[in-house]
Amino acid sequence: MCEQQKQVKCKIGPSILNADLSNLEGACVKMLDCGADYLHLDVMDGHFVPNLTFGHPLVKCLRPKWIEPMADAGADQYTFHIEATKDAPTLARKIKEAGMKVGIGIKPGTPVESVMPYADLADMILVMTVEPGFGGQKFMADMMPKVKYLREKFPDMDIEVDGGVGLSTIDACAKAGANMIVSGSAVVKAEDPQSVISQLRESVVRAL
Ligand SMILES: O=C(CO)[C@H](O)[C@H](O)COP(=O)(O)O
Ligand SMILES: [Fe+2]
Repeated sequence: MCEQQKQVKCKIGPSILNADLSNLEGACVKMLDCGADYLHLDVMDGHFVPNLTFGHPLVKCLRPKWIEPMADAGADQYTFHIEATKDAPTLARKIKEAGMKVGIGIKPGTPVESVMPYADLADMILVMTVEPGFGGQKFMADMMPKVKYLREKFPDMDIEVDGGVGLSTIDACAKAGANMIVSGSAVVKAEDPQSVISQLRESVVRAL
């Protein structure tokens, strides 16, 4: 398990975007067996991003398959992009009323300051480290100042990175202050996902 400093814990959440989509249940259970703390499901609508993935019915079907192993993980989290809504406070309230934690994500082109007015509505802030839409893209190291800025402002907040995060890029994320790590291809395509998850965790725990 991750060590804890203040209230911030290291959590590793594999993205199943690049997993074998013909066997999603198998992919999800495998990731949890390999030590994942949570699963990251990218709901894409073909409008906000140029890709279509899956919607709420699929999430609903998959959920019973991991509820047992994730019993300790706490409430589910629903992350929305700040750029995709004109009314973040109402959206955040509805997510909370539905019993979930609120995550607010920003795309690479969105200044970190734009999330600040809504930060106290959020349990987590997600800094995208690729242009959202596809797995397997190159990590954008120039997003790290956003993570650093957020960590300095919010020592106890969950700060997540997503996109191109793997063994060669985790140290930059960890040093900048990210504690929730989404990793897709680097984990699901690895020969030994358990080892990759544990190395990602070690990097974050070291930095915490
Ligand atoms: O949100 C995403 C893409 O929009 C994915 O979660 C992300 O890209 C994960 O995949 P990888 O680690 O392969 O980049
Ligand atoms: Fe994602």
